Amino acid sequence: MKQKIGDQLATLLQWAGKDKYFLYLSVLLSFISGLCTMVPYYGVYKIMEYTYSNTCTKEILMRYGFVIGAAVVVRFFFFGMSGVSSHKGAYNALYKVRCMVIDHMAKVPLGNLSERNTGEIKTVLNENIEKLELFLAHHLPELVYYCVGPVAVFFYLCTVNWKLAIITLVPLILSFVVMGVMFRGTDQMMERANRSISSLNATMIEYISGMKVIKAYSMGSRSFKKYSDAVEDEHSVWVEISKRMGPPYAAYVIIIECGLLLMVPIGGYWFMKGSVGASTFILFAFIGSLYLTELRPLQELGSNFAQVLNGVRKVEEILNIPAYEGGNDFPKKHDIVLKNVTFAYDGETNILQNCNLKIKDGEKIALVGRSGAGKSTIVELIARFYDVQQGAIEIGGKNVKDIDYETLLKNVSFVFQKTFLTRDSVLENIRMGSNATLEQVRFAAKQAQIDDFIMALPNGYDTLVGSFGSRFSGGEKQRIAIARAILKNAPILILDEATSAADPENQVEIDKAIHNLCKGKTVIIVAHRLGVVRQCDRVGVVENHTITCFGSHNIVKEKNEYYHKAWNNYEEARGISYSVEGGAAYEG
Ligand SMILES: Nc1ncnc2c1ncn2[C@@H]1O[C@H](COP(=O)(O)OP(=O)(O)OP(=O)(O)O)[C@@H](O)[C@H]1O
Repeated sequence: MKQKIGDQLATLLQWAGKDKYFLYLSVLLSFISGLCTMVPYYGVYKIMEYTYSNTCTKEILMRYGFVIGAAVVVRFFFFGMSGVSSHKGAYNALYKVRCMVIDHMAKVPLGNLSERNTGEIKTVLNENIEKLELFLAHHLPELVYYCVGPVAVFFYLCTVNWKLAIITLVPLILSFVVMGVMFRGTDQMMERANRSISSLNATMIEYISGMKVIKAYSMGSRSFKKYSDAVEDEHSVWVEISKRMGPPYAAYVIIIECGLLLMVPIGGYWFMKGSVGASTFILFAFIGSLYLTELRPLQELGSNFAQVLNGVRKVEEILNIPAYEGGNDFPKKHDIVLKNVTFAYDGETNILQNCNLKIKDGEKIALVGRSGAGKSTIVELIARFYDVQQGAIEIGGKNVKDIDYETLLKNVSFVFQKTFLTRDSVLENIRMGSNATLEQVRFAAKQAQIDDFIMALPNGYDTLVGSFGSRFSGGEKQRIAIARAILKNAPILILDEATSAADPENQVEIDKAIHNLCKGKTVIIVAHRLGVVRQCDRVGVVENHTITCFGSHNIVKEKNEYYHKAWNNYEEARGISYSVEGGAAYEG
C-alpha cells in the first residue's frame, strides 16, 4: 500500500531520534532567514515613496539602507546556522539509520536477506541513505527558506496593493499545474531508476569479485557485456526520465520568470488611470514579479524529494523484514534434536522431509552424503540461519525458535568451507569484535597452528588483511577461522568441511588443534572426506531428504549402502599405488 508523504517524513524523523531537534532548529533558523527576504522589498519601496513625494533625505536613505543591509546579513547568518544545525542532525540521523539497518540485518533470517541481491542491499546502504542525508542536511532547510521567503514577500505586497499582489500569483498557479504534470507518475520511474542502479551495483560486484574466473575462462567480453548492458539500462532509464521531465521543466522555468509580462501592462494601466502610485507600480513591475523566481529551486527539491521518499521506502522495506526478537537464555545442556524437520528454501521444493536426528551433549558426529544432499542445510537450520517449515529443532530441550537469537549465535561456532576475512588487522580478524587480549588471541592462533605464520608477517598481528583476504592461501585462511572458533569457545561447534583447504604438511597439526577445540563440545562435522569420520562418535548419512542411517562407523558401514560403498572407495583410493616407470612406488 502506498504510504502518505507525511507518514514517510514522520518515519524519517522518528529514525533521527533526539537528533530531530537539530533538524527542527535548522527549520526554525531557515524560517527566520526566509522572513528576512521581505525586508529589502520593504526598504526599497519606502525609499521610492519618499523619493516620489520629494521627501527623501540623506538620513532616510541611511536608515533604510541600514535596515536592508542588516536584513541581508541576518538572512545569510541564520541560513548558514541552519545549515550547520541540519548537517549535525542529518549525519547523526544517518549514522543511526545505517546502524539500525545493519543491526536489523543481523537479526533477520538469512533466507529473507538472500532473496535480495547484494547490489540491492548496497544501494540501500549507500545511495538511498545518502539521499536521506541530502534531504535532511540540504533540502529541508532550503525547502523552508524558499517557501517562507516568497510567502512573506507576498503578504507584504498585499499590504501595499492586494489586487496586484494576487495577480503576481498567476504564474505561480500555472507553474504548480506544470509541476503536477512533471511529477505525475514519477514514483514508478524512480522505482525503475532505483532498480536499475541496484542491478548495476550487483553486476559490478559480480564482475569485480569474479574477475579471476572471468579471466581464466576468457569470459571477459561476455561478462563485460552483462556489465555494459546494466550500464546501458541505467542510462536509458535516466534518458527517459529527462525526456519526460525536460519539457515541463522548461515550461516551469519560463512561466515562473514571466511575472513581468503581466505586471507591466496591468500595473501600467492602473498607474495611467491613477489608481496606483508610481512607487507601487515600480515595486510590482520590477520587484514584485521577481520574488517568485525564488521558488525555482523548489522544482529541483521536488524531483529529489521523489528519490528521498523512495529511499525511505527502501530502508523501511529492509527494516520491515520480520526479525528474530526476544527468547530465552541458552540452555545449560547442549544435546541437539531434529524432530520431523521439513524444510524448503523456496517454500516448495523440500530439501529435507521428516528428518530426525538426536545428538547427545558433548557428542561428536559427522554428516556424510552426496553433494547437494542437504548436509550444510541441516547445520544451518541448527544455527537458525533459516526456520524450518515443519517439525522442530531443539537444543537442550528448547526449540531454537524460543532461544534468544543473539545468544544462540554466540553459543554456536561455525567454521565454514570458505573463510571470509574482513579488511582489518589479523588480530581483529581473529577477535571478531570480542574483547580478547593479544595473549588470548595468540593462544588460540597457536592451537590453530597459525601463530608462527602470523608472527612472520611484516607487522605480525597488526598486519592488514589485503582486499578480500587475498594475501592468504586457502589453508592459512582456514586456520585463522579455526583460531576464531577456538577463541569464541562456544559449546556447540559446526565444522563445514573445515580442513578441506588445509596445507597437507600441516594437516596433522590442524587435526590435533581441532581435536583440542572439540573437547567437551557438541560437534557436528559436515564431512566430504571420509578420513575425518573416524574421529567421530557417530555418523549420519543424509540422503533422500532425510537422515537414513545414524550410528557408529561400523554399524552405518554395515547397514547403509551409500556409506558402505563410499567407504570402500575411500579405502581403495588410499591404497592405490602410483608407480612411475623406473621410479619407486608411492603409497597414496
Ligand atoms: N540458499 C539456498 N537457496 C536455495 N537452494 C539452496 C540454498 N543453499 C543450498 N540450496 C540447495 O539445497 C540443496 C542442499 O544443499 P546443501 O548445501 O545443504 O548440500 P550439501 O549436502 O551440503 O552439499 P555439498 O556436499 O556439495 O556441500 C542443494 O540442492 C542446493 O542447491
